[in-house]
Amino acid sequence: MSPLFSANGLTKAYPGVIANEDVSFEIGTGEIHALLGENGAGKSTLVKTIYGLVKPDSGEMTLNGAPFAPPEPRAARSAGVAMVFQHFSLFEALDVAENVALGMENPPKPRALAQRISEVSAAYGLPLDPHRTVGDLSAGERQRVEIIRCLLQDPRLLIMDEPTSVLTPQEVDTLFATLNRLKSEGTSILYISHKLEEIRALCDAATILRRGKVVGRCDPRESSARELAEMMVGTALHRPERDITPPGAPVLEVMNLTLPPASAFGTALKDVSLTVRSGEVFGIGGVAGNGQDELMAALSGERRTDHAAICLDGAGIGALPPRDRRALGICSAPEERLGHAAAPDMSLTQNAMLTGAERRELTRGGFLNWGKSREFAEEVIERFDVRTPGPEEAARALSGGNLQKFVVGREILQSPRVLIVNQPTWGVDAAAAAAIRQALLDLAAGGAAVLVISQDLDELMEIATSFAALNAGRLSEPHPMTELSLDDIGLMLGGMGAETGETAA
Ligand SMILES: Nc1ncnc2c1ncn2[C@@H]1O[C@H](COP(=O)(O)OP(=O)(O)OP(=O)(O)O)[C@@H](O)[C@H]1O
Repeated sequence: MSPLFSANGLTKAYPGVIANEDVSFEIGTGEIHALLGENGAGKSTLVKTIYGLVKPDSGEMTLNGAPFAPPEPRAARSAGVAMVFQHFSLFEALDVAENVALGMENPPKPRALAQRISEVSAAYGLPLDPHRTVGDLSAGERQRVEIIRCLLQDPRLLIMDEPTSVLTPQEVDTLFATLNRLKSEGTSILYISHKLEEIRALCDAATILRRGKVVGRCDPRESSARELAEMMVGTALHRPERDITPPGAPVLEVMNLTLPPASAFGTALKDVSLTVRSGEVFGIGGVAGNGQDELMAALSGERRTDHAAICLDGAGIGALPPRDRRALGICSAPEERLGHAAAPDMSLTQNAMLTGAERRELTRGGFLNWGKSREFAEEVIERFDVRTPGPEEAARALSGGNLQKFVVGREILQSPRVLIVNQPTWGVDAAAAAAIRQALLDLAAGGAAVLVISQDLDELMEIATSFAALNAGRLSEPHPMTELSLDDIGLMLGGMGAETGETAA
C-alpha cells in the first residue's frame, strides 16, 4: 500500500544546531505512527514542518502521492493535516462552540456548529457540551475542544504533540479509544510522546530521532519501553536510586491554610496542612486544577498568607515576598516554564540571574555581576545536560524539555533548604527525567525538604517518601508512600480519605 505521507531528506538548521538532518520516513494510511526522541531531538521541528509552521532548508514531502510543501498552516489544513498542540490556544471566557468557530476557516452558523460539535463528540466518545465556558473545563475537556476542532475538518493526518501529559488515566483511555476509532476509519495519526508504555499500547510503527537524525524505526509493540528509551538516547538507562533514611526535623510547615482563588477560574485552598521534614520528598498528587497552582503561589510567596500559616523551621514566613523566602532558602519552580518559570525573550544567563541572584550572590555592591551569572548558567547547562548552543541563547529557543531541565537545575543548584516543584519532569525525556528525579533525591539526601507536586503517579511512586492528594482545594492526610497501593492512591485522588472525611462532589 502506498503511504499517506512521506518525508524525504528534510533538513532544517537553526543558528548553532541542525534541528532536522536528512530526515526520511513514511506514515501509512490508517497507521498510528510514533515519533520518539529525547528532548531537543527535533520532533517539534519536524511536525511543525509538516503543519506548515517551519520551512525546511531542503528535502521534500508528499501527501497522498502528490508533492506537499505547505507555506502556512492554513494550506496544511486544507490539504487534510490537523494538529493538536501541547499548549492549548483557547479563550477561557468564551464557550466551547465559540472557541471551535475561532479556529475554523469558514465556521457554520452558531446553532449548526453546536449541533455538529454534539454529533462529533457523541460519535467519537468525547463528551463535551458546546455551551460550557472553557474556563470551567478540565485540561482533558479542553483538549477535547481542540480535538473536535480538528475532527470537524475531516483530517487525513492528525498530529498530536504530547497529548496525554495533562490527562488523568481515565481521560487517556478515552483518548486512545477515539484515536483507535479514527484509525479504523482510515485516518493516520502522528503521535509524539515521552510515555513509552503508552506508545507500546497505541502505536503501529515508530521513527526514532536522535540529535536531528533518524536513528531507528521499529514496531513499538515488539520492543520493551527500556529498549525504546535506549534507542532514543543511544546508551543504557540509569534508574534513580534512593537511600532510605528516616526523615529529620520538620522544615516546612503549612497550618490550616485557607486561601480564596486568585481568579474566577481558580480553586480555593481549604484548610490545607502539611509538614515536610529534612531529608523527605513529600509528593502531592492530583489532577491539575485542584489547587496546585494556588498552593505553589502561596508557598513561593507570589501570594501572601497569614504569617503563621506557613513556617520555616518553626518561624512564620507567610507574609514574606518571594525574594525574602529565597534568601531564607525556599526555592521553587512553577509548572509553566515559558512566561512563569522563565522569561522567554531573556537569555539563559538573564534567566539564571532572575532567581539565583540572592543565593548565588550574583550581585556586587548593588550591581549585577554578569560574569558570575553566566558561569552559573553554564553550570546549570553542564550539570543538567541542557542541549543548547550556550548561555546567551534566549529561553524560548530551547526545546520544551531542555528549558524544563534548565529551570529545575537552576533551583537545585542554589542548594535550597526547601525546594518546591510543580511537574518537575513535564515534557522531559526518559533519561533526563531520571536525572532530574535523581537530583531531587540527592537534594533530600543532603538534608533538604523537597515538595513535589505532580500529576505523574509513576514519578511520585518512584521518588516520594510521603504522599497526599489534592482534590478540590483540600489536601488528604499524608501517608508513607510504601504503605499505599495504587487503589488507595486512586481513592485519595478522588477525594476519599481526606482529613475532613468528606468525599468530593
Ligand atoms: N526557533 C528556534 N530557534 C533556534 N533553535 C531552535 C528553534 N526551534 C528549535 N530549535 C532547536 O532545534 C533543536 C530541536 O528542537 P525541537 O523543539 O524540534 O526538539 P524536540 O524533539 O521537539 O524536543 P522536546 O521533546 O524537548 O520538545 C533544539 O536544539 C532546539 O533548541
